[in-house]
Amino acid sequence: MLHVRVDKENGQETINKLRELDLINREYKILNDGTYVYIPVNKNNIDFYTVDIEGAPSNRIEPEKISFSYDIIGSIAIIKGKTIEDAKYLSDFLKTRKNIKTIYLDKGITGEFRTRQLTLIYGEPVYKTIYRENGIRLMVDVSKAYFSPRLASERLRIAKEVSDGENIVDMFAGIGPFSILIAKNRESSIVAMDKNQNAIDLLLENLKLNRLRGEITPVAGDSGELIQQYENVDRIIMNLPHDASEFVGVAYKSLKIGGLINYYEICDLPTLEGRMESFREMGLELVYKRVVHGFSKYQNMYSMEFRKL
Ligand SMILES: C[S@@+](CC[C@H](N)C(=O)[O-])C[C@H]1O[C@@H](n2cnc3c(N)ncnc32)[C@H](O)[C@@H]1O
Repeated sequence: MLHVRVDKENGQETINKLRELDLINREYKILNDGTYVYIPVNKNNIDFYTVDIEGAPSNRIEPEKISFSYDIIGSIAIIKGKTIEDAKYLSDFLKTRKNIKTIYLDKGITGEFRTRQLTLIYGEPVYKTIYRENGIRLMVDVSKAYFSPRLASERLRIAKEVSDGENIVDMFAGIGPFSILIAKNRESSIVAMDKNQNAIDLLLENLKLNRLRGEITPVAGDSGELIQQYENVDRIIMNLPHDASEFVGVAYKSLKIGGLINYYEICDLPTLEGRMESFREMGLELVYKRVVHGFSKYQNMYSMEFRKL
C-alpha cells in the first residue's frame, strides 16, 4: 500500500497539501510511528516521497461499521457518537475529505430551539458555513440554530408539489430551508416563523443569498400564538418532529377548507396510528405518509400530509 512518508513535524502540513490535491486514500488510516507520519495515497508517481508498506487489516478504516453517523454541512462535518475516542477514529477518515475544514462531535440536539451540543474534534472552531442544496444556498450556523441536511429530498418533494399563488405558513422555519426552496421555485407568499431569533437572523441572510420568485416574510416568535393572526392559509408546514402535535389545533383553525398540512413527527407506530385517528376526528384527512428516516429501534421520522375537510 503506497504511503507518503514525512517527518512528524511536517505531518499536518503534508496532509493538508495532499487533501488539497485530493490524493489521500480515505480507506486507510494515517499512521504515525513517532518519527514519521505515513499518509496513504491513491496515486503513484506523485511529487512526494513515498514508501510501499503493507497496511495491516486493522489499519483499514471502515466507517460503515461504526455504529453512529455523521452529517456534512458545507465545510463542517458533524459526528453523532457516544465517545470522543470513537469520534476521533471516524474523524481520521473524514478529515481526508478535501472540503472538510472542521469536525465536531454532536452530543445531542436539545432545548426548544433544537440546537446542537458540539465538541471540537478537528480544525478551527468555525460554526458558520455555506450549504448548497437543490439549487439554493444557505448560511448555516451549526451552533446557533437548527439545520439538518437529512430532509433535502423531503424539501424538494414539497417544493415541487406547491403551486404558484399558494399562501403558506412555515411554522417552525429555522434558517428557512423549506421556505427558501419553495420561494426559489414558486411565486408563493410565505410567512416563516421561528421562536429562535438567531434562526430568523440567518433566514434574513439567506434571503439575500438566493434569487427568489416568491416572497418570504420572516417573523420571530411563538408560532402557536403568531399563527392565530392568519386565516385561509393554503398550506402549513410543521417541522417540529417531537412536539408538532401540540400545534395542530391552532394550525387547523388558520387553514382554509381543502388546505394542506405538511406534518413531521418522530414516533413509534402505535403513536402514529393514534395521531392519525385523532387528526381524522378533528377533520383532517391523511393524503400522504412515508418514513423519512429511522430514529431509534422503534421510532421513525414520518412525513405526513393532511387535507382539511
Ligand atoms: C426541527 S427545527 C426545523 C427547522 C427547519 N424547518 C428545518 O427544516 O431546518 C424546529 C424549529 O422550530 C423552532 N421552534 C420550536 N418551538 C417553536 C415555537 N413554539 N414557535 C416557533 N418556533 C419554534 C426551533 O427554534 C427550530 O428552529
